[in-house]
Amino acid sequence: MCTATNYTTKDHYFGRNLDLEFSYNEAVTVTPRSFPFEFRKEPALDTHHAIIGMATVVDGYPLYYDATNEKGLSMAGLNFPENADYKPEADGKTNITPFEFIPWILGQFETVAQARTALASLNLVKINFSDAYPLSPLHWIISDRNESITVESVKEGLKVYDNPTGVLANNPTFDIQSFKLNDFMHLSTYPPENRFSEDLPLDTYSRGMGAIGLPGDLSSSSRFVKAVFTKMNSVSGDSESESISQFFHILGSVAQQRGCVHVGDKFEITIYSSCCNTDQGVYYYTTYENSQVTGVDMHKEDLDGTALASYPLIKGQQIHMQN
Ligand SMILES: C[C@H](CCC(=O)NCCS(=O)(=O)O)[C@H]1CC[C@H]2[C@@H]3[C@H](O)C[C@@H]4C[C@H](O)CC[C@]4(C)[C@H]3C[C@H](O)[C@]12C
Repeated sequence: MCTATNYTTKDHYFGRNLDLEFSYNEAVTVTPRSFPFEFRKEPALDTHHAIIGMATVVDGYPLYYDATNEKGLSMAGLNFPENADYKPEADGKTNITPFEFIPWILGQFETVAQARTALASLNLVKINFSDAYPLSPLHWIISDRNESITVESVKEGLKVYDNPTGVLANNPTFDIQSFKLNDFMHLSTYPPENRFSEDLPLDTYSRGMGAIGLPGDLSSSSRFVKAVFTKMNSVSGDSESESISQFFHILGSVAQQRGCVHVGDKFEITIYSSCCNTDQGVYYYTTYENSQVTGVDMHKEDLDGTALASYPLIKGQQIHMQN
């Protein structure tokens, strides 16, 4: 399971939890402007916007999970099993494979509005990266500081939804996830009032009772509701420290602790949580065992070059002893 969100204070932030039972050796990866992006069915982008994000680099190609470009446009792919349906190549369409989708969008566009226009002719074509890296069933969130959309390639075709929550989890389809929020409109961050019965002396005996009923389990639809509630009600100061702290707390509200979700004989855990300051191009992350925030600044790399820069994750706990 995974959850992605955005959040705005003075700057705009975008990130995700990557929840899985194993890792693909992902690394924070910066793609500079002149790295040649080849596409299987479309012309290469020889120059493009620079990109920073989490990727597995295979045969010199950055397979991005989530990323932000130098203009602040951001995108993440999340698991969408049983629903994702990729298509054969189609004449008259722009045929992009799912593993090329993030580079293709972030390489060219600055805003969600521009991306949305390009999506009108997009066909997510069913071509594996390789036998060792077949396609994953994914759906995507694309965000800038003003709006977010969700993109789903399903049996009926490519669907693009406005996403006013700025949050995405996994199954079911986004229209169903969004509709379910109606069931929770009574939740509140304020103490509840007794509307149950005037004849009963009901007591607000604890703080937080206004949100009793907020899902706390780790299923995808529950994480969606919990993350939307937490993000939409989040309050933070404007500084970088306060903003990223708040962001990691939002993601923490839907993080997976080892032992709580069985996947065969393993457990799903939050392998990493990311938070990119999309205005500054700084990608912060924590890992399951490293709660210290680590950052990579794309502007410290040679963005006019051709070579990828990859930073393997610092995974061990960093303990700061005080005495
Ligand atoms: C499994 C990951 C998503 C995590 C997630 O959503 N889990 C939820 C599980 S569930 O629904 O609730 O069951 C996805 C996100 C990005 C994916 C990776 C990226 O798409 C990049 C490449 C793409 C290649 O085609 C396959 C390997 C891969 C390296 C992908 C492996 C895997 O599918 C990743 C890592």
